[in-house]
Amino acid sequence: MPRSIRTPITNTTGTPRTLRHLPYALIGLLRRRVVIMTLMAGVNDLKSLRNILTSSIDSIIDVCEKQGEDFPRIEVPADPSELTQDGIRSDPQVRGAILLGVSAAAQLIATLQPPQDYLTMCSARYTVSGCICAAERLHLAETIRKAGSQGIHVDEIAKHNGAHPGKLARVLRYLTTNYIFQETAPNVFAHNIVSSLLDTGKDIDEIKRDPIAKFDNTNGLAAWASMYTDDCMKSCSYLDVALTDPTSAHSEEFNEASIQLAFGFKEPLWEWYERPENLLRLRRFGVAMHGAEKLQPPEAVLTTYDWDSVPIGATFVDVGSGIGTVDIAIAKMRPDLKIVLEDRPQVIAQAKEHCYNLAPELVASEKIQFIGADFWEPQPDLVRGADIFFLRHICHNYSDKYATKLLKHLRDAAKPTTKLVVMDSVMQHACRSPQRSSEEHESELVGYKPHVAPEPLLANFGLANVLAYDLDLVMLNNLNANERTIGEWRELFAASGWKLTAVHENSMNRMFWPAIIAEVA
Ligand SMILES: C[S@@+](CC[C@H](N)C(=O)[O-])C[C@H]1O[C@@H](n2cnc3c(N)ncnc32)[C@H](O)[C@@H]1O
Repeated sequence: MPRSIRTPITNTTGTPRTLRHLPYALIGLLRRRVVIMTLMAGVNDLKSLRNILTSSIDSIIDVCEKQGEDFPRIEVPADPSELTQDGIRSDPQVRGAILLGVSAAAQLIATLQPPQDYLTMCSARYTVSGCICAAERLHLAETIRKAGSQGIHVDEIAKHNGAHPGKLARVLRYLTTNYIFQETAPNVFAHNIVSSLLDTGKDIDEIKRDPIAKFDNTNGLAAWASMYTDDCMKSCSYLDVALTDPTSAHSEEFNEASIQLAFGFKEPLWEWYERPENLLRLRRFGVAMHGAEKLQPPEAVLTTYDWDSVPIGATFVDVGSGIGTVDIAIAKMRPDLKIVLEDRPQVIAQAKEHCYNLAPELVASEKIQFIGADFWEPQPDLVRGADIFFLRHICHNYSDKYATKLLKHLRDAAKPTTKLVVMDSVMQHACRSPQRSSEEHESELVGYKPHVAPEPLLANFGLANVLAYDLDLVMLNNLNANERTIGEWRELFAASGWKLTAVHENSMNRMFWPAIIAEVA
């Protein structure tokens, strides 16, 4: 018989023993409960992750049903709307749900898997990069596209590239196992939504005729994947050497990084790209920068900064403009602005051509002007006293030593009201400790609120935000440079005569490529 329903034993005072001992019993019960609750913390985490996952998916389904739009299936090649703001993933409710859902799903995998399996799996991730690199080199995406949804047998694929069919099958099955391509029948492969983005859209014979031009005039995503899995993966394989080598371990020099050790060259990366044998790498890099555009909403540059606050007729200088990827859109939105593209003379020659092709009237009317300059030197007279110095994806290419030098030159050329608008990531710590909030809680900083994920997710949303951390490692490996936290941005600006005043978030991903605003200190 259970103890609780036994007849109470009465003592000499006449008080039932169970009642006399009630306070102790209660304390014991509570203690047990606390112990059980503590012991069940793992189960509670699983429940929380499940709930986040369920509510995120419900939220996405809700939008799809209200809009009468299906969610893209993984088996189907990507629709062009994936890369524009028309796609369902651009809907603000869906974006938020994706961030939480992916974060919960990734954490669930790390939680559920035996840790020895998870560690081994992570240790072998280079295999995904290696297989993507091989798939690109063998033009598998272009070959498989021609077969359509029923797919193509590896024996047929091998006829196009001379590879061993059995080895090809294993590479493709490995990628398929990682949700890139699909196996529609044994050894028969077709595209899925992810693999279709590796396709340049070109004919295989055209690529073979001029392999150097493979990525020219494409959307840049295949170029981006190729660059990541070639130069970037290979340089990362020397990270351990770079972190322990006496020359590179504490170096801030951009020619003393992992990539120099991996490929055995001494010059900066940009100069290495310009060697004749690296022509493909050079051309691929330019196109890959366009690919990077697809990682943020297309409207991001136009919506992330408050362009209405820019005075009529203001001078806007795009420092390190590249070919002017964003400047035409800005010029069309604000035709009153005087827009100056500033880059190395070789790049400015390309920029003139690019802008003239897209908007001849803006170039002819000198609404857009061009200046070949070296930003390690004092700024040219034409841009002194500019209203805005705009630097997109520039500061993250340099360690503090060099970023400070560059920003000091801009400070010297500024007038008291000049604004510095920087577009690079604002990195977050992975923890939710008090130190973190003291660094990042900046009430006077307009628009900036650290975006902290709900428990039990990693505070920085973990893998759901990993693109920014990937890029940070690329900067470390290739340039001895880094992405920066809000505290690091503040220190960088302070060291170069500027004051951090605001952050305008990118609506797609609150950490990735916001506008970071500074004023003259
Ligand atoms: C990563 S790209 C960014 C291009 C552009 N801001 C964008 O967002 O597409 C870096 C740019 O900095 C330019 N750059 C590198 N060193 C430079 C220098 N010393 N002076 C001027 N521009 C330079 C490069 O030519 C390149 O166009």
